[in-house]
Amino acid sequence: MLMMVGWGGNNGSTLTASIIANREKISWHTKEGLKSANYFGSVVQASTLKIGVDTKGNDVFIPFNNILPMVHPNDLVLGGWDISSLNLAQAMERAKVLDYDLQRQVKLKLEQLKPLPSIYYPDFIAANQSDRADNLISGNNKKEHLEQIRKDIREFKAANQLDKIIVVWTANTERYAEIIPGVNDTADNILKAVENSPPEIAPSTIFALACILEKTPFINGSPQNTFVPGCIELAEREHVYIGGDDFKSGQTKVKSVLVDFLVNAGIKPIGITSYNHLGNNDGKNLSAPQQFRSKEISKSNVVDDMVAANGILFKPGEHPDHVVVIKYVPAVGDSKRALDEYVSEIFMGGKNTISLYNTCEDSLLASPLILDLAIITELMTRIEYCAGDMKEYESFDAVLSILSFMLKAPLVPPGTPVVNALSKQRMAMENFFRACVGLAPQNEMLLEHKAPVKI
Ligand SMILES: NC(=O)c1ccc[n+]([C@@H]2O[C@H](COP(=O)([O-])OP(=O)(O)OC[C@H]3O[C@@H](n4cnc5c(N)ncnc54)[C@H](O)[C@@H]3O)[C@@H](O)[C@H]2O)c1
Ligand SMILES: O=P([O-])([O-])O[C@@H]1[C@@H](O)[C@H](O)[C@@H](O)[C@H](O)[C@@H]1O
Repeated sequence: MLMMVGWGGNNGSTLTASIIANREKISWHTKEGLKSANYFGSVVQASTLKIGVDTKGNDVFIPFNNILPMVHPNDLVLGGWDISSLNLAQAMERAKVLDYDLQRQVKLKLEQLKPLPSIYYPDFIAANQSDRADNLISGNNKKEHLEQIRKDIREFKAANQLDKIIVVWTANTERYAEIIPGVNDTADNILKAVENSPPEIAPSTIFALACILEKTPFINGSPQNTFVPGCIELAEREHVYIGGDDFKSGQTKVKSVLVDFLVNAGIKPIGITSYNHLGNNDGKNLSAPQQFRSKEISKSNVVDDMVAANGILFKPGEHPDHVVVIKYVPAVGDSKRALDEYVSEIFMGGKNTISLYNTCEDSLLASPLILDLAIITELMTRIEYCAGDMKEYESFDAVLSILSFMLKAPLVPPGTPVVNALSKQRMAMENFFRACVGLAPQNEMLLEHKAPVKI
């Protein structure tokens, strides 16, 4: 029940091959010896949460996905769209992410998988992507494109006898769309405007509208402003879950931990320099200024909440110098090299400098996040609440801020706070699911170890 937009990309092909490898318990030879399939990097599949203490006062942990009934990745039916016509085996080979002996074993299965044609508006992604665009829905009528995507979703659901689909955007980063009153500022305006194919409605927004109209949750794994105000209003009106933006996989994930540590230790970061180079197609697309700008925004805003929370270190409106640089270097492929420097003011006029070199295997870090986003979104479609003077159980706000742990620029319900600190994001998600089974929030007071009560 997972359809990916950009299915033939590095993330989409890597995730697809990896799910087949896990499902079939495949092992493969590498120069470091025999490797076996796993789901490391997925919070749901490979992390635990504390459920309580035993009679001796020892903490008891369970697998995260044991707290509530969740879909298992091995059971996912996969599909999706791509502007590139390559089948998933060819896409996996093009991605150059997985070891050859693993690719060899899943090739036959992936050859059967072929992305549906998609919509391609050249103006929204880098011109250097045009050579991939050979698998397109015909015409330039955005309303017809919208209806075709809706039809694709219905047909995929029927053909696979699914009761639910989650759609995740793991296609290229688009440029930001301009917010134009009367076009994409309200739900009614955007639905009306689509009839006239206005240039400022992006492919990702067409996909989001199609999903919302098909009551299908849509998650944006890229940094562009897919969710223009009209799209958010439509999701809220139709009570369809949306979430985003931009998978938080490596360099930014570390930043959302390190800045939280520094600021909460009373240390004042004054300079954050985030440089990386990568050589995959994502990097190629990001080598274009407008696409880089989308990414620069999502990578830069991640410290705002942590800085704003400490008025002792930072005056109102004061921020660390924060620079983001991304360079395209084909030679390193999907193995992104991230170099970060954090300069901070410390006690009595001192300075502290932390330098990091982080080799992020981009697709191996991002693919498990696609699983977590899809599985947690699916779980949320089965949870309702009734509180206060409510008479009926209802679903939560359409904007799924609970997904923030997996995202660089968490989309939140209008007017609500954005939390980027990774530990807070994880605690919020864990405590939400603890509440669903009647457990009190985890507070780490460990009173049982400080003021033992004789039982
Ligand atoms: N660590 C990570 O890999 C990471 C982290 C955060 C965000 N992201 C974002 O995830 C996205 C995918 O990353 P990737 O490494 O798989 O990139 P990729 O370039 O390998 O894959 C993107 C795929 O999308 C396809 N595509 C482009 N426009 C499309 C459209 N309109 N409809 C359907 N398909 C379309 C391309 O043909 C390509 O196959 C990028 O936007 C990237 O910025 C990746
Ligand atoms: O998640 P993260 O490692 O901070 O950010 C990454 C960027 O540094 C990288 O340049 C880009 O290609 C990836 O899409 C991803 O967004």
